[in-house]
Amino acid sequence: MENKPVEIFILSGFLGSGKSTLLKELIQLEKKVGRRIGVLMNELGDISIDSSIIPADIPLKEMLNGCICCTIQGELSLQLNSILEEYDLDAIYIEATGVAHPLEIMDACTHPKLANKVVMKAILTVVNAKQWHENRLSIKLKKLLAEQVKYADMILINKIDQVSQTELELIRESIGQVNAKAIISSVQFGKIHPSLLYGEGQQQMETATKLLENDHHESHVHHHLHVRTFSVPVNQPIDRIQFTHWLERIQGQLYRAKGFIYLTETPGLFLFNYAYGDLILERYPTEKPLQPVLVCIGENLERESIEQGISHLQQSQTKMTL
Ligand SMILES: Nc1nc2c(ncn2[C@@H]2O[C@H](COP(=O)(O)OP(=O)(O)OP(=O)(O)O)[C@@H](O)[C@H]2O)c(=O)[nH]1
Repeated sequence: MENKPVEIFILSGFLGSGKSTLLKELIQLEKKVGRRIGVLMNELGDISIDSSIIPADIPLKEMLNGCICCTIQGELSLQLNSILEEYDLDAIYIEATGVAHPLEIMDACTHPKLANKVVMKAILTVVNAKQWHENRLSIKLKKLLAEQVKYADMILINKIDQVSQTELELIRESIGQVNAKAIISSVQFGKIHPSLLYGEGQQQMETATKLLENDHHESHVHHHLHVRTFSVPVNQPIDRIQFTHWLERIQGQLYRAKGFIYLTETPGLFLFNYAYGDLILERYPTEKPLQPVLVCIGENLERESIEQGISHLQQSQTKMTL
């Protein structure tokens, strides 16, 4: 008997929009219905922060230090092939970096070698409601956001707790103008309704992906975004409020920061996530030792000045405790 092809879902959406949060929800939903899921994760930096939220029993492959859509496109098909060979799966979720173009990810998944093994199921794009509404990004990035929406089968307007009902209606309307075919749903912390995955939503998604495949060659574009990423160790505890103020004042455009830190006020390691002016800290109990680190993603960022800033934040704490 021939093996059923493994379903591929691509999670797209700008930096910090909530892709990993959605992925966590999707994994739970899929586990409940007994499906075997694998995850491929691509992060821009050399340290993976997002993968820490993936449960240990989920097969995971990481692609670090480059974006699927440019430098590591070949690696995606290699990793896809190896996860398919190592595990018996029903579906694979690919979380792309926030600056990836969905068509280029799809391109990488449709390598001829994989043709009989996988079936492209859907592109799910997560939109940060406030960011879409305020529309403040550079022209290049606005275009990228619009393309992530345009080629989606399902669009999840996330972080709706940060906009009003009237704003949400305007967001839905403008997203509908960019993509009239996709299913559009508003969510908070990626909590999607299971019927979207397993009910009527699924048939609609399949139709949209077919349309997308036909459209594929004409609209293939390569984006040369000058987004840089680097990581800086944060060995000493720092003050939460000083850290927040410092993040807000970093020179250049800091689109995203994440990492692990120790705080002066509370013991224990914290996972932090900074996106679009919003800093979230979560206690991070861990058995294996983790290097406290700050990962920055943005444009025109000066590494040296960020290193100095971090060193200053650490020193000011050391001074205070002396
Ligand atoms: N207020 C609010 N915060 C949210 C919501 N969804 C996610 N977040 C938070 O936003 C931050 C970024 O979420 P992630 O899921 O890591 O975003 P991402 O798109 O995977 O980020 P990258 O992989 O860096 O592009 C985390 O701290 C989340 O807890 C939401 O609905 N409301």
